[in-house]
Formats: sequence, C-alpha cells, structure tokens
Amino acid sequence: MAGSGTFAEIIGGDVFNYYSDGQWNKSSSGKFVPIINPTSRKIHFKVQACTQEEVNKAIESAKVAQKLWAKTPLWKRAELLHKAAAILKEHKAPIAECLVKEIAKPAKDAVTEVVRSGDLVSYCAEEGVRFLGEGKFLVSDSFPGNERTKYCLTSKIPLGVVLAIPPFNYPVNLAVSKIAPALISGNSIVLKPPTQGAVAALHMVHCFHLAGFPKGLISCVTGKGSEIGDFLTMHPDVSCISFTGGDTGIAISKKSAMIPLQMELGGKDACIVLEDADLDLVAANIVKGGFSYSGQRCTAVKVALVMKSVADTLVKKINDKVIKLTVGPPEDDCDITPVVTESSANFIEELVMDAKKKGATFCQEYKREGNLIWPLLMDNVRPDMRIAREEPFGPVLPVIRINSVEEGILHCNASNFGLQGCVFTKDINKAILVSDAMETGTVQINSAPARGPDHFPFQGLKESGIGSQGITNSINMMTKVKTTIINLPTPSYTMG
Ligand SMILES: NC(=O)C1=CN([C@@H]2O[C@H](COP(=O)(O)OP(=O)(O)OC[C@H]3O[C@@H](n4cnc5c(N)ncnc54)[C@H](OP(=O)(O)O)[C@@H]3O)[C@@H](O)[C@H]2O)C=CC1
Ligand SMILES: O=C(O)[C@H](O)COP(=O)(O)O
Repeated sequence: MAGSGTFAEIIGGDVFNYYSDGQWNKSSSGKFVPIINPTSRKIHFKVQACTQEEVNKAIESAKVAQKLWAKTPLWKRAELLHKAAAILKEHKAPIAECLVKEIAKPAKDAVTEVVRSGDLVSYCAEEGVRFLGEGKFLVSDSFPGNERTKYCLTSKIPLGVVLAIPPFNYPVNLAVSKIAPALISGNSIVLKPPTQGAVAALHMVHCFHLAGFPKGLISCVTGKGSEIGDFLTMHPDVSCISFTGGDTGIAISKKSAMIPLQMELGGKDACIVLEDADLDLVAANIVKGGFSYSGQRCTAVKVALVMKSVADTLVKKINDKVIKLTVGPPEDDCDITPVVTESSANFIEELVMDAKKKGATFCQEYKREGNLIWPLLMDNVRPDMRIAREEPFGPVLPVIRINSVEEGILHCNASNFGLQGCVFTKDINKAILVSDAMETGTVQINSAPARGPDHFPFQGLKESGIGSQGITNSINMMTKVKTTIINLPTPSYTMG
C-alpha cells in the first residue's frame, strides 16, 4: 500500500514528505497541497507545500553533491542506476496504486508505466557507459593552412544541476526519462513532480534513495507549479531544464536563463488516411491511439483526416470499436476512466459543445458524470470548429473528411503544434511523400503516434517543443563538449 512498508518513511502523519539532502522532510510552511482523486473527486493524498527557502536548500545540496558525482566513475554511476531500476520494478504494485488513485490511470497501464520506467533507467545506464565512454580525436592538418601540430581531444562533461518537471500523465516515466540521463551524465537532479502524480513520483524517488545514491544528488520538492515553478525555473544555480507539459513550457522558455532547455509540449497529432489504406488496421490504431488513457497522451490521435471515398466505411469500423470500450473506474481497468481534473473535463466539454453547435455529426450522445466522459466520435467536423484545431486531452475524437491528400497535409500543417502524425496507405512511396510533407517531429507509417520504445528520438516542432528526447538524445543534451588540445612544437606525421 502507498506510504507503508518499504515506503513508510516517506510519509509523516497523513502528509507525504519531500526529499532533500538525502532525507525525507516535513516543510516548515506547515501547509500541504491536496491531491484530488479524479474518480471520487475527494482529497486522496496530501504533499508538502515546500517554501522557496527549502527549494533553495535542495538546489544548494544538489550543487555540492554534483561536484563529487562528476568524479564518480561511469561504471559506478551505471551500477547504481541498475540497482534503482531493479528496486523500482520490485515495487511496481504500490507505485502503480498511486497512479490509479492520483491520475486515474487504468490499473494495468499503471503497472506498465512503472515497469517501462525501470527498463528505461537500465537502458540509460547501458547507453551511458557506451556513449559517454567515447569522445573524438581530431588533427589540425585536416583544415586548410594547418600543419599536424595540434591534437584535439573531445569529451562530454556534465552541466551541473538539472531541473526536471514532468506532467501529470506519466509522472513516473516522464520523470525517470529526465532523471536517468541526467545522473548517468554526472549531473545532479532536482525534481518538481506534477501535483497530480506527486505521490507516485515520491515513491519512485524513494527507490533511488534505497539504491544508495549520494546525499543531495537527487531532490524532490513538492508544491504547486504556479507557486514554486517560477522560483525553480529562474534559479541561477539551475543549469538545464527538462520540461514536459503544456503551454507553461513556452512561458518557461521565455523566462529562463541562457541554459539548455528540453521542452516536450502539446500536440494535435493528425492521422491521414488514404484511399488504399487497410481500414481494419486504421480503425484499430485510431481507437487505440485516440482513446488509450482516455486521450490524455500528447501522442494521442487528435484528429482523423480521412479521404471521403472511404470515410463512411472507416467511421463505421471505428464506431463499432468505440462502442465496445469499457467506461468506469481505473481500479476495474476500464478503457475510459475519469479525466484528471474537473477543469479538464469542463474544457473538453466546451470543445464538444462548440462542435455540436456548429453541426458536427455525433456518433454517440455526449455523456459525462463528474470527471468521467464517455468516448465520443465526431464525424463531419470542419476546420472552423475548435475541436479541429485545439487539443482536448480527453476521450473525444474528431473526423474531418478530406477530398485530397493535399487537403489533409494542409490541415495538419496549419496547426501551431507539430509533435507526431501518422499516415495509412499500402503505397510506401506515397507514405514517404506524405511523411516528408507533414511538419511534425515524427511521422508513423501505418501505426498510431507513440513515444515508445523509449530509446527512439522524440521531439516536437513548432509549439510542440524544442530539443529531442529519447535516451541518447537526452544524454547528449544534458552534457556539454569539452576539448583539450595538445600543441606540438613541430608537426608530427605518423610513420615518418
Ligand atoms: N510533448 C509531450 O511529451 C507531452 C506533452 N504534454 C502536454 O501537457 C499538457 C498536459 O499536462 P499538464 O501536466 O496538465 O501540463 P502543465 O503544463 O500544466 O504542467 C506540467 C508541469 O509543469 C508544472 N508547472 C505548472 N506551472 C509551472 C510554472 N509556472 N513553472 C514551472 N512548472 C510549472 C506542473 O506542476 P503542477 O502540476 O503542480 O501545476 C507540472 O509538473 C498537455 O498540453 C499535453 O499535450 C503532456 C505529456 C507529454
Ligand atoms: O506524455 C505523453 O503523452 C507521452 O510522451 C506519450 O507517450 P506514449 O506515446 O508512450 O503514450
């Protein structure tokens, strides 16, 4: 159970402690932040509302700890990461339970998130020893006008303190996808977990604590983003920010100092369906892509752009699957579970009502109870409807019927977002042309958008972000290049 057994020390009374300087602490603020269970809509957990002074202290310890950590052999860093990964996987049940209660993630998916996170940490340890173990050797006579008098050695060195801010929908996985590359590269880490998902994140951090990482190297400060967010992101001792979330990321990138930023933000992932597509495959992918975790994935299919000639058949096939989706509490492992907050549900409803008013065809009656919204397929959506352009982050999917592939590409590229997209066709040549034309960080051919496997590069164009995730890219981003140049008094050519 959450906060008991192995995890007993992370809670004091009924409020979960924050983690700093190698120990679990109660905030001097005397205040807590409530975590509302999306299903019951009642307070389920409480976390400490950290003060600015506590944030300062965590960053200060991280700064001190990083200096020693950077001198710790790579293989030892990897060893500790492997240990943390094993502990994380061993304790998947209580961590998954938190995900069910805090963010209403279906029970099986919650376990998958924890296991996937353990695998990510291990892979990162493996990748780090190879990738960081190699540098470059350059000689000066390869550039015009130079003799061979300079040998240049390059290596990758850490940045310092990395600030990690993940979103609510993957509070464990999108935290470790920042923590593990930061640590293997010799950085220290300060984690600001999302409020919904903070308790799962604190349990995950305890697994790193149990693995025996040095004191101060990892901290987890809790509190509302709106209260401590600016203080963290503008702190002069933060050397890198890795953020995943919504528009907040755009604001952070404008306010932060001249430090490396990794921003994975929103998306409006389009699915373009050509006339020759395998419609059963498309329907299966659209339903999985659009409705998994109730559409609360940045990579969810958020608009289907379907050639008119196949639209009737495809909409029927999709709808046959949508009506079979189970709806209810995450504990019962239902396909569709309550969305994370009441304000999210209200926003989704606004988009749905706008589409209704403007004449979209609803394949189901719109139905909502509390935060639970029944899956809804909307056909004959037009570009002037808000649902055609905005990101609902909920279980509602618009279909726009298109007359040509070009019309689909135009709609996709008119978006401010550019995260992922997908195209379905049996013609690989057409698929490549469409993929090249789509202004998105990734295009999937004959499959729904997805971030995983976690070592693949993952990046957004336009307002979907800057930088690229995926294990190797994150390690690269969390290091800088250092060169040492050996200057010879006379040119030296090999063998003579
Ligand atoms: N491209 C991608 O990989 C992904 C993108 N997203 C996008 O994220 C959005 C939904 O996630 P959501 O969690 O609601 O996103 P938010 O942007 O609201 O929050 C993300 C994180 O930022 C924190 N935060 C809030 N305000 C500040 C601030 N001023 N300074 C620093 N941190 C702050 C939040 O903390 P707190 O919870 O305490 O407010 C949370 O930890 C969607 O738009 C979705 O598309 C989501 C997942 C992946
Ligand atoms: O946060 C998200 O929504 C993800 O980065 C998507 O990950 P997934 O494609 O593995 O669900």
